[in-house]
Amino acid sequence: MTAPADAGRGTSTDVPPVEVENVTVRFGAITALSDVSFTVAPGAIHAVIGPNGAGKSTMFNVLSGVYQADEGQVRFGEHRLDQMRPFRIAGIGVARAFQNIALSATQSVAENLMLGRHHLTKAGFIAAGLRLPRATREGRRHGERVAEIAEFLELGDKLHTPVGVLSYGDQKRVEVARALCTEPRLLLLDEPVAGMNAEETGRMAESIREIRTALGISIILVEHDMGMVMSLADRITVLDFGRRIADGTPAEVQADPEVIRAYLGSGDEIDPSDAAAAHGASSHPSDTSGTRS
Ligand SMILES: Nc1ncnc2c1ncn2[C@@H]1O[C@H](COP(=O)(O)OP(=O)(O)OP(=O)(O)O)[C@@H](O)[C@H]1O
Repeated sequence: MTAPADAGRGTSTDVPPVEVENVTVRFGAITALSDVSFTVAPGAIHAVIGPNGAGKSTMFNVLSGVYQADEGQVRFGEHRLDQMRPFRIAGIGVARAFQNIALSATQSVAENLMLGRHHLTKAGFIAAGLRLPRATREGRRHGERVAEIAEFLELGDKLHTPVGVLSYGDQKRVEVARALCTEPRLLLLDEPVAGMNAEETGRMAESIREIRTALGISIILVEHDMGMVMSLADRITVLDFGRRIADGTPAEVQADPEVIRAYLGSGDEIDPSDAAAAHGASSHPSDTSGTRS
């Protein structure tokens, strides 16, 4: 796979850190997130993991502007993500790919990806409708970029295929490709391998790694699959019952007794397959489902 020729905003030098500071979110009597802090270094792959109900989805929704924090703040450079609406967040170079596929099934891969470039389109609908030269040129440029990004995610031969007939794994790849089409500096992935088989999981992990290498952007992934993040993340924040219980490298997190307790509920060692995964392999989500005591 090759990097797109025009690699978006390129290197990590113009990607600021993400600073999550003392974030608390309550739903009535339930505290979904309690005083959670972590920092995502520029250009890092940072995973947020935890067993069922740990607060991962709530954190994803705070990062992407869907939920407002009751306390604390989330900064992305000079911007306060926790104070911005989702559509404004897209405008500062933050893209999201959802756990539940949110694509138009009847439209082709290319058409779905083109929707991701909508906010980058300058010519406007009337000029495009009248096929004015500037709009035609711009449309061609966007089409080329869409084709590059599709190629990057191994979807190049499926550009004109309706999304609805693609395999589940390919649909998830289209979801990620569409997020990349917005030329983000920060990519938020909500359980990118949920429901995937081992082969699809391995391909997705490889793609995420290549995206970071080629584009130099930061990637935050919220994930249930412990084995998958061990193989991929530079740093991992572990949540349990809304609290941060660990934050460190995969090796540090994996050896942390509180993490082991939270995942296995018994104080036993984490599945050795996770250790293998930390050195390059991947495992199926079901290998590491969040069990509790
Ligand atoms: N909209 C909501 N209203 C009320 N309670 C909520 C809401 N969203 C989440 N919660 C509660 O907040 C806590 C954290 O939930 P969250 O979905 O963030 O966890 P999670 O780690 O994503 O779990 P899972 O892995 O099962 O998806 C849970 O107790 C959940 O029931």
